[in-house]
Amino acid sequence: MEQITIEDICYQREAFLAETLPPFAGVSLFHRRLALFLKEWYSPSPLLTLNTSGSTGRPKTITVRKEQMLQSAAITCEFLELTAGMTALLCLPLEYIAGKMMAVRAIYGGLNLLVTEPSGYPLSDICRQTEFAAMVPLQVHNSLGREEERVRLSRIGRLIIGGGAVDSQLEEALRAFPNPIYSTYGMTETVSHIALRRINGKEASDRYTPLPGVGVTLSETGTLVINAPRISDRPVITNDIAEMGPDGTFRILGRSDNVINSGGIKIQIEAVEELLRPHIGTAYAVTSVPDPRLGEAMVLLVTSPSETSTVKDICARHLQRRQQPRHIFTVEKIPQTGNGKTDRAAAKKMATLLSLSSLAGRSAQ
Ligand SMILES: O=C(O)CCC(=O)c1ccccc1C(=O)O
Repeated sequence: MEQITIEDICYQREAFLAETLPPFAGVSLFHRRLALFLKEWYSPSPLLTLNTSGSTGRPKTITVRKEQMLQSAAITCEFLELTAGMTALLCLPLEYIAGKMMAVRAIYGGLNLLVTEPSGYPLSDICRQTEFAAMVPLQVHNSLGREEERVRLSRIGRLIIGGGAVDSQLEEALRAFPNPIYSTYGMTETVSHIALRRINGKEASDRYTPLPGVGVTLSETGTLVINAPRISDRPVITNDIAEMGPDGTFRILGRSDNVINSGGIKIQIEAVEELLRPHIGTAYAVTSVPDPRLGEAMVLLVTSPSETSTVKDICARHLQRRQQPRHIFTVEKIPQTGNGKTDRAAAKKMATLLSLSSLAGRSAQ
């Protein structure tokens, strides 16, 4: 635990406590960022401050014990059978937990950390065999589109995909890959994943299995509660609506703040979007507007230049009656947060403004 191997060179803790950073910090800005994280890691403080990405609310910082991060690394290394000397690819930003944990796993497991600037194409410069990598869905999606990178992807010993849902099309594209690929479930508060689900091979499942030592239950409102004493002193109450099986596995249905209550019927936004994904080629989002009769009315925002009538047809064909949008609005683009997810609050605001102006338009006619 007192050393880390980066690109075949082993650095002792002391190397990060000296006034000047070790030489690898000069390779790139990202290498420098890694050296600065390790300086913080090897500092005497037992605590570390983490940033949450803010995809589900305001970004905030939380404080965890370094020991909890080591415990998380231990669980991952054990489960994925990562052992000393194996290579692990760091291609995620070090600002967030996922990148930091790759470094901590390298420290804990004695892994040889390969470092590449986080980008949409993380495998473009990686010729070496890697035994372990963590990526976000977009990085995997992009890599699949370039033959050489697709081959490299298929040779990664174990690939974990996190930071967002793996949609059914990406899952399908990975189905026949020979190497074990997992979708992860976790968050900053649980210092990265606490459950995994295989997306290819015989063990493929749409249900997450909690890692050893992790227990999950449902809150009164149906959201997932995580008990992982090695990682968090208190149970972590999430905003994710889940369905739990008797064997302790679970499925995530969507976020509790993404439920539309329309005339007493609850519509999970993510579920509707997933049903439409194979049929709408351009960007779109499901949201809602206040409705005097229903409470909320479901809205579909589409960027498609095609007739809304075709979109309406698609909905009629592929969604249940209760899931039909009340309004379909064509928009120039779907509002997004920094990390490429739909900005739900902005989408709702956009829909509300559009519905007000369409109402005004109608009454003026
Ligand atoms: O959503 C979060 O903040 C956690 C994301 C995360 O941990 C992650 C993100 C990308 C790839 C792998 C992982 C992981 O579970 O380790």
